[in-house]
Amino acid sequence: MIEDKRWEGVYSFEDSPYLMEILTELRSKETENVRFRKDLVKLGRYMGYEFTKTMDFKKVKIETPLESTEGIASGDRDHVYIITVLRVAIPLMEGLIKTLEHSRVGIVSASRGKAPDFDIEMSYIKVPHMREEDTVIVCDPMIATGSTLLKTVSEIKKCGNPKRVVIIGILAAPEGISALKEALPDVEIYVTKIDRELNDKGYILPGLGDAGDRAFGEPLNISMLPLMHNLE
Ligand SMILES: O=P(O)(O)OC[C@H]1O[C@H](OP(=O)(O)OP(=O)(O)O)[C@H](O)[C@@H]1O
Ligand SMILES: O=c1cc[nH]c(=O)[nH]1
Ligand SMILES: [Mg+2]
Repeated sequence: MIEDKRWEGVYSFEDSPYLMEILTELRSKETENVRFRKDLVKLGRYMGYEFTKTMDFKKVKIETPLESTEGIASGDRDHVYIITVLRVAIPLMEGLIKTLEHSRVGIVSASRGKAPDFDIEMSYIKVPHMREEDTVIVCDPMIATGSTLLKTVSEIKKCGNPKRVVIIGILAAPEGISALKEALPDVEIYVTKIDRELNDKGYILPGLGDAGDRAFGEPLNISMLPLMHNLE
């Protein structure tokens, strides 16, 4: 894990060849949706493991069958609360809870409108009670303009004052990170890699395309669901 010098509290995993190998498979247009979802689960598991290195643990005394010794037990790891932003954060969250297995989970639906406004429609928020000792992890694989996470994190911050608020994602554009850090300077950001730029439709370049569609397929345009306004 390396800190990106352009911002404070922004980390990537570009120093991990194993994670870069999984990311390469995710980016490839040859990778079909079953493999794509499995790769997101894998990245979630390993990023969750790496993230535990930033958490506080407690020293404990224990008895082995032979003698007394010291070790460590969960501290912060017992107080994790993951917010999953529909749709494509579902497999990433599945990976994260393999390492952060005591996590409580909240679900938020957010749907991004079209360029140039990229307005966010948030139609569903179901989150557990937030406590002072919590590390809140908002997970969403893609940070493009940053609008989705800006809206989500701002809403979450109204619900309490947790110990840490962290974003875990896969790919970010510098534009999205700058927008988030400007509005929410205390929020820590962990992504597998920071990409070059956004295109004029708000897609990350080189990126991996539309992550939700690649994981779950292109959605139908169902007129009975007017809130899902970004369907074509
Ligand atoms: O940083 P932003 O510019 O806000 O874009 C990022 C958002 O776009 C994707 O979701 P999308 O709205 O496509 O929803 P989906 O997962 O249901 O396809 C992605 O999962 C983020 O939530
Ligand atoms: O590149 C992008 C940008 C937003 N959402 C995606 O799924 N991909
Ligand atoms: Mg999408």
